[in-house]
Amino acid sequence: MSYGGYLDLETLLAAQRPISDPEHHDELLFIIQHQTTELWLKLLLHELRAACDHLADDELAPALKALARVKHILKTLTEQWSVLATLTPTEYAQFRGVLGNASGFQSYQYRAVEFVLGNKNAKMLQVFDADPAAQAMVREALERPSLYDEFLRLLARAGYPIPADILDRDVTTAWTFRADLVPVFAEIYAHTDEHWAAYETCEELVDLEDDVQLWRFRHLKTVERIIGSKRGTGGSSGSPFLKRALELTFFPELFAVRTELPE
Ligand code: HEM
Ligand SMILES: N[C@@H](CC(=O)c1ccccc1NC=O)C(=O)O
Repeated sequence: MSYGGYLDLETLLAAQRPISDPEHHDELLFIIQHQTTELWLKLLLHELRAACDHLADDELAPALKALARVKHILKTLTEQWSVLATLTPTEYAQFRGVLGNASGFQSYQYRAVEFVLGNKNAKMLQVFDADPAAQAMVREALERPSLYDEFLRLLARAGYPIPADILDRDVTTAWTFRADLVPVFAEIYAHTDEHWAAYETCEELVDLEDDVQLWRFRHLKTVERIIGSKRGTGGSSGSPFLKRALELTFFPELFAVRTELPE
């Protein structure tokens, strides 16, 4: 066994193929920024799925360990935007044209992460009509209970009064705010000593949402400095679209409970 053989570097390092002609110096940065993101997304998904499986098996400690790794991956991905931010609008404009209609909308791993975190939207499957393997992967993420679904099921098994219709909801649909969950969390946050495991997991989920939001925010800010408010290659309005994504929340009741806590 050798270093390059074990890591299959031949395959990995043959996969950066700029298409601008003549080749633009900065296209390599653009490709590597995306490829490294996709590699980390692969691990992030692997760990998120493990966290879901552990929760389903009432194994809270290993689930929390997997989530700790997920959070560090997200922090690395957020930091990584600073490398791409060295790409100036002038430089990007010189090869943006070769990207055609390609865009981050088509990242099937990103879509799967959003789905596992609970931001489900079956309509997004059609983006992958031309790629059955990618579509099957995203469909699996759509159809499996989200991380939040698994956590609420675990809480119910542990005796917390989670409303029954939440436990057998259609997990392929987006989560919508449930006011009747807030008192369940309010009890956990009011008596943390008696509910430590649940309390700790709630706070891990809040951290996780924070880290995803920071990634989205840095994407938006990088996009603003590179293309201003031009439309996206994927057909969206561009920065206004990305700004709206910042209003999404995976675990709305975990934020609502904060308002309810007594002073
Ligand atoms: C010059 C750099 C970049 C620009 C100007 C840019 C711009 C955009 C725009 C405008 C959108 C909205 C879709 C569209 O209409 O195209 C988008 C979506 C997206 N981009 Fe980027 N992006 C850049 C870099 C990246 C990188 C490095 C990644 C990492 C993989 C990435 C991942 C995504 C993802 C996952 C979406 C879909 C977001 C969603 O559906 O909420 N982008 N990007
Ligand atoms: N949406 C970007 C293009 C872009 O960033 C992109 C193009 C091809 C493959 C991945 C991309 N990344 C994220 O959107 C733009 O509008 O310039």
